[in-house]
Amino acid sequence: MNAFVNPVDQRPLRVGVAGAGAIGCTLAALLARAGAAVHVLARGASLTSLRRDGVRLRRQGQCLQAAVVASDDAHALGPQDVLFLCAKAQDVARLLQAALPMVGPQTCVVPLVNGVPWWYFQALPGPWQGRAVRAVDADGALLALLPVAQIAGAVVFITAERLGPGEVLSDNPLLLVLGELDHSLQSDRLQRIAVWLERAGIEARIAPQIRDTLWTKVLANLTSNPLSVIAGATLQNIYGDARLQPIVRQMLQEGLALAAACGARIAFAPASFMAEGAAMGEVRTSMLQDFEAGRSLELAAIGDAVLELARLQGMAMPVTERVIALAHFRDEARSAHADAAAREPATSMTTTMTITDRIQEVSP
Ligand SMILES: NC(=O)C1=CN([C@@H]2O[C@H](COP(=O)(O)OP(=O)(O)OC[C@H]3O[C@@H](n4cnc5c(N)ncnc54)[C@H](OP(=O)(O)O)[C@@H]3O)[C@@H](O)[C@H]2O)C=CC1
Ligand SMILES: CC(C)(CO)C(=O)C(=O)O
Repeated sequence: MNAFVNPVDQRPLRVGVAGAGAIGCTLAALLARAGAAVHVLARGASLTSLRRDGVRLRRQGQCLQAAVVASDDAHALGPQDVLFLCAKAQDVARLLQAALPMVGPQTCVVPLVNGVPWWYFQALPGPWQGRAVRAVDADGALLALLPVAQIAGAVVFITAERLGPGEVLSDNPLLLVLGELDHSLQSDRLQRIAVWLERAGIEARIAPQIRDTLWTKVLANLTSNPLSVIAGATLQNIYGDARLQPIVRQMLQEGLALAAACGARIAFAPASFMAEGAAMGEVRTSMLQDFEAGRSLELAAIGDAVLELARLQGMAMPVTERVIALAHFRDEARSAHADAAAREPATSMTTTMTITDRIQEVSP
């Protein structure tokens, strides 16, 4: 978008970033360097590192460093103009709860989170208006935390990875698509945020129907992330390997039918989508990276929530359902294996001691 500058509000934007991971640090670094007043809610090693060295973004051969205000106490950071929630979907409820003191009556809260969001059924008329998406917000607790009017939708087209606490790498083009939940086009708050994102070097588009953009990203994540975990596959494998392609094609067909039933109008050509995906090469999805690092997976938001929407629509997604089930199976098997491995040293120690004791018993 062109650099539209709202004449009524030229103050530096107070930006809250909750979650100092790959996306949070990328945004914090770029916005702080553009002159925004950036306040990061962080914890543990990330907090120590941000306080000591600022946030560091490695980008296209440069190290971009910036000082930010960081705390693990949201009260100390105070209300912001915009609060970006930057965490895995399963951590968002706890993160938002912790970040609430950064939300004043005028704060716009923008979740930068993959998958079907908890706000999906809010602010638009429809048969399930007001309903929580149970896969990501089982008891509606997330919905209850904030007035819907304070939330804006967003879809993240950024790739970033953590190099260490407070330090991230992001080399590809940066794009955020923003949109009001009620699909209204006139939004001073989003325009102001978009101006600052553009100043920071992040392309910002305001979508007339944010749910349409959301579906394109959901379909990308749905077809690649769970399969990457099941098969240990890269994007090139998933979209290019003759043994995986038929599964992806079927999932795309099921997903596109569901998106259309949910009212999304998206221009989506499966063949070129798959060719572009394969051309991305040896990319390991974020879910595969989480799996390999022993972290929890975003299967609820990327998989279960889609199946929940399908059930509401009375639609079957047989292949998708099996793929998601397999990914859960691998996740649970990995966790069980990790638990057993954690117990093992104690067992061998006991065994060793028992044998040693016996040897001593029979020794003169
Ligand atoms: N990285 C990428 O390239 C892309 C990511 N996305 C999506 O963006 C979202 C964010 O991803 P990403 O930045 O990669 O995730 P990361 O795992 O890198 O970062 C999440 C951060 O949130 C912090 N956090 C979680 N819970 C809390 C809490 N209660 N209090 C304080 N901090 C907390 C974590 O802290 P700690 O380290 O202490 O656990 C971590 O620093 C996800 O939905 C992801 O799928 C979308 C497109 C691309
Ligand atoms: C690479 C991509 C686009 C795959 O869906 C992604 O978003 C992820 O890794 O989570």
